[in-house]
Amino acid sequence: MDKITILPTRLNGSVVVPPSKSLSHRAIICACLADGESIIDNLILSEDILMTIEAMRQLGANIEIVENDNKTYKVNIKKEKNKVSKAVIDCKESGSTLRFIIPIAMMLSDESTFIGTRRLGERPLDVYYKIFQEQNIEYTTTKGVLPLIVKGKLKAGQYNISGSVSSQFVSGLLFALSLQEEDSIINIVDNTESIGYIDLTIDMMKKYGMKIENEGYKRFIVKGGLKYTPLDYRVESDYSQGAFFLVGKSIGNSIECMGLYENSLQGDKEILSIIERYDSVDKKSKESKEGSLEKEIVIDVSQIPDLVPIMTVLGALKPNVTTKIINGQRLRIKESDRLKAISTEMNKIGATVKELEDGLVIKGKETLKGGAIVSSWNDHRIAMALAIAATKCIYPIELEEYASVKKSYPGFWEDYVKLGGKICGLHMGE
Ligand SMILES: O=C(O)C1=C[C@@H](OP(=O)(O)O)[C@@H](O)[C@H](O)C1
Ligand SMILES: C=C(OP(=O)(O)O)C(=O)O
Repeated sequence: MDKITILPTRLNGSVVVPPSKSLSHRAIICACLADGESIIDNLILSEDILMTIEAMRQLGANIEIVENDNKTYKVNIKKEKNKVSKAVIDCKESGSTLRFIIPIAMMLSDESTFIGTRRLGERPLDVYYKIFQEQNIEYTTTKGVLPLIVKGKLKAGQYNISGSVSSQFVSGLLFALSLQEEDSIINIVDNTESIGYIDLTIDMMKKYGMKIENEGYKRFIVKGGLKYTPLDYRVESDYSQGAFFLVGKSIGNSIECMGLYENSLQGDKEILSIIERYDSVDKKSKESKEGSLEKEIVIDVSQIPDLVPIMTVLGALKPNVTTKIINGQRLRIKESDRLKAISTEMNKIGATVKELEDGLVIKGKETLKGGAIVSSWNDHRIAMALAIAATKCIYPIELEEYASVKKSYPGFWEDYVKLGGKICGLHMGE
């Protein structure tokens, strides 16, 4: 098993935050659905993005990858076929690729087989299975295991779906139903969670010429009969990744993050306000006579699930503050059970994190002890969160499955070392 030792070191310097994974998936998909040529620039070839590129190739797109000077890539995209008879789509561990491409593939291929690795097969697809059953669409799968084979096309019309499992189903249906001649309607029958990601889908589709009416995130009217139009697009930096360094700074490292757009639509931009909440608690506590009186911060994570691992590190290193993370049940169906993974590993290095059914309670401290073997649970966000926690440990930590960062941020360890981080045993090419 891959393992590194991270020595406690204060990080110092500037980092160019990598391009947004969510925007990259969406831009590639929209460009591949357009008739004509588009260039998507400023991509990194993380495993998830490579899987979306490969999936769209399987569905008839010609995608040429060109390396830029600064270790980013641009892709030249041109649709070559409007339809294929069979596609085999490997999503590896990318939930976005799987859930975005299933309905798209149904519009572009007579038969599609979806495969994946590690935890992907266990992540829910029931929202789609219910639709397949309602529309008599033929599909084969074993619960909790890929492959999934699906034959048949989605019909235009009314869809009543849950919005509380994953917004990725809404995004997938928006992309695909817009390829129909007639309008469709998606009604959300319960709560809509991760709405920031639905905004990203609607906005990207609009850029590529499509039209969605959003009625309060409860009803989406998908205009049919339109055509995706080609567009050159440059991907902005990723707030979900920037969050690791922004939190790193807030807990005492000296890091400058470059490339993040102030006016970004990304929901995880919320990390800026979360950090400000701690700053203002800290300021008030210094001003008040009670000084170090215990304070509480409650954070609802139903719309910002990807921030939870690094928010746990933030809370764990804010002395005299108790952080309550609420409405995070869905964290259990990500690349790992993130509530269990982050609480288990942070407690091993001396944090005080209590796992609840749908959240966490974190008691903040000045430093962590470290001196333990921790695991990323093969989850990129747990690995990166633990690396930031290591900067405030007294003793080194050993991290297992550190290579999991390749899912979204293959250059993470390189950037960490450039900031002065000290790591023994790093072999990213393995
Ligand atoms: O649409 C997207 O790009 C994403 C949506 C979110 O998933 P959920 O909608 O399942 O929360 C998020 O966790 C994931 O990393 C990316
Ligand atoms: C959950 C994530 O991604 P996905 O759902 O695309 O696997 C993530 O990047 O944290």
